[in-house]
Amino acid sequence: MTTPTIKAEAKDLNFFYGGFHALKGLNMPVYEKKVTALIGPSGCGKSTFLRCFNRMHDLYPGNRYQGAINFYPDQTNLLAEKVDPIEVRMRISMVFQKPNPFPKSIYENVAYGLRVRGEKKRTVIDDKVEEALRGAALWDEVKDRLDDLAFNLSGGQQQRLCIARALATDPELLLFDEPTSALDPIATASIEELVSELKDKVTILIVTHNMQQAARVSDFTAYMYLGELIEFGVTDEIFIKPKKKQTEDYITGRFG
Ligand SMILES: Nc1ncnc2c1ncn2[C@@H]1O[C@H](COP(=O)(O)OP(=O)(O)OP(=O)(O)O)[C@@H](O)[C@H]1O
Repeated sequence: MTTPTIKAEAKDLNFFYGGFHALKGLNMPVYEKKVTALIGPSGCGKSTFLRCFNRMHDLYPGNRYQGAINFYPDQTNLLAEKVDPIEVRMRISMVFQKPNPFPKSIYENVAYGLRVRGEKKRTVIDDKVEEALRGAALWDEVKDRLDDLAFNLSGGQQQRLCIARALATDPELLLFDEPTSALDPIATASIEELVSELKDKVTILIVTHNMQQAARVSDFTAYMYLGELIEFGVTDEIFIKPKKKQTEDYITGRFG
């Protein structure tokens, strides 16, 4: 594989929940239009790392970042104090563990971000809603019931709706925090397939507990332990020939 373009890069990233040092000096690239998986045992800091990218930690007092996450091509440090977290969240969308549609219609869930951005033209919103629902492989299932309440969809459909909502605003980076952990195997397979298709359009960073899932969907994998990045590399290499014994012990199930 030729080295792809860097979309984002953590540089000496530290993160503190008050006095607790949760991320310790992370350095890692996120490659453009590739899927990068964050793996590691419970509590190692995967979700904490993911949430730095959209400045979600800003919502709670006492949290503190140190270092940088540079975002390209403009080389903005997403963590810089002068950078508005709302602006960051305009460029970076997130899909959570449990599907969390708004108590609105299917259509309005997807249109939401566009309206927040001030888009008023119905035809523009209609087109974008269709494009995002197609992108999330949901259009055919919902095109005749766009005004139905989102809660009437199955769990897997709700999660694809949340992906459509995230896609509607054309994010540059899509963050997934264990997006299939609340889903059955069939819905999980459809989300995994979708993640693989989406990388043609958008850069993806995904936290997963499931090593097989990381092996199936990702191009690059980062193994974390106790807030440190132990190893980062091409997924096949991490799974077949890890360089560090700690990674090997985790991958082979001897640990974690
Ligand atoms: N709001 C918080 N305040 C204080 N400590 C926290 C907070 N959230 C997480 N932590 C701690 O930070 C560390 C990393 O947690 P994090 O949720 O990022 O791990 P994780 O690898 O995503 O775990 P899991 O796989 O179980 O979701 C853990 O020790 C956790 O207890």
